[in-house]
Amino acid sequence: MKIAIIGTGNLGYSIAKGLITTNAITSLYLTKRNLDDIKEFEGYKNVMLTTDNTLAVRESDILIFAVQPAHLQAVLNEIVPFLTEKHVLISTVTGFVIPKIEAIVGSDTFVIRAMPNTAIAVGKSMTCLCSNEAGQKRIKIAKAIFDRLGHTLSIPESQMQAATVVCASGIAFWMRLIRATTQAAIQLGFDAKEAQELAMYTSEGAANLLITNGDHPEQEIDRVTTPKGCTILGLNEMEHKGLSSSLIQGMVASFNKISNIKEAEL
Ligand SMILES: NC(=O)C1=CN([C@@H]2O[C@H](COP(=O)(O)OP(=O)(O)OC[C@H]3O[C@@H](n4cnc5c(N)ncnc54)[C@H](O)[C@@H]3O)[C@@H](O)[C@H]2O)C=CC1
Ligand SMILES: O=C(O)[C@@H]1CCC=N1
Repeated sequence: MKIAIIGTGNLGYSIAKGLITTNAITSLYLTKRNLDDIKEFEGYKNVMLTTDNTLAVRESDILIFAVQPAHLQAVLNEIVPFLTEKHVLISTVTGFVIPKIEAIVGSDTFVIRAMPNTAIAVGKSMTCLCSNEAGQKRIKIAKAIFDRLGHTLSIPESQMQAATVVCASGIAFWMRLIRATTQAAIQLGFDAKEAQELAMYTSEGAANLLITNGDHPEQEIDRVTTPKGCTILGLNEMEHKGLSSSLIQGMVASFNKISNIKEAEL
C-alpha cells in the first residue's frame, strides 16, 4: 500500500511506527513542517520524509491526515487539486466532520474518519471508523490497515466524539491509572522499576482476561474478592472515595469539551 501521513506529529509518528514495524507499506510518505523531529525514520526502506504535502499526495493512494483540527482546512485546500479517483482520504482529526471535509474535497471522494490511539505504535490501537457514502466502497481498505495495528470497530459518525474520549484520550486516562497503581506499589515497598512492572503487567492481564473470556468485569472481580478479604475491602474503599464516579465524570467532561469545539477552533 502506498500511504502518506500528512502531519507527522504525536499521532502521525505513532501510526508511522506501527505501519513500519508491521511491514504494512509499499511506500510511506511522512510530511511535517519541520522534519527534525522525525529524522529517525530517515533511511528506512521506502519511507520518505518531506515538507511537501502535494508530493506526498501525488505519490500515494491512501492519505492519512493527522494535523491539528485548526490546520485541516488549509491542508485540504492545498492538496485538493492533486486528488484523483485512486485516493482514499482517512482523517484522524477530532471534531472535523465528514460534511465539512466533503465541502472541500467533494462528496464523490472516498472519505473515511478514523479514531485510533497512540498504542498504534505498538500494534495495539483501538480504532473506530466511519465514512461518507462514497467511502463505504473503501472502508475495507481502512479496516485492513487498522486491523493490522490493533482492533477496529465501525460506528456511525455521530459516535465519533464519544469514541475520541473513550479510545484516544483513553490512553492518557489508563496511563494515569497505571501510574497511580505504581505509586501505591512503591508506598507498599517495591522500587519504582518493579512497581511499574507490577502495574503494567497486572493491567495487561486484566484486559486480556476480558478479551479472551468475553466476561463482564464483575465476573472477574467476583473470582478475586475472597469474602472478608483484602480485595473487597480495598475495592469498597476506592468506591467510597469515588473511583468509578470520578472516571465517568472525567470522561463526560472530555466529551463536553469536544462537543463544544466551535467552528472558529476548527
Ligand atoms: N495525539 C493523539 O493521541 C490523538 C490525536 N488525534 C487527532 O490527531 C490530530 C493530530 O494530533 P497530534 O498528533 O496530537 O498533534 P501534533 O500537533 O502533535 O501533530 C500535528 C502535526 O502536524 C504538523 N503540521 C501542521 N501543519 C501542517 C501542514 N500544513 N503540513 C504538514 N504537517 C503539518 C505539525 O508540524 C505537527 O507535527 C489532531 O487532530 C487530534 O485531534 C486523534 C486521536 C489520538
Ligand atoms: O486531546 C485531544 O484533544 C486529542 C484528541 C484525542 C487525543 N488527543
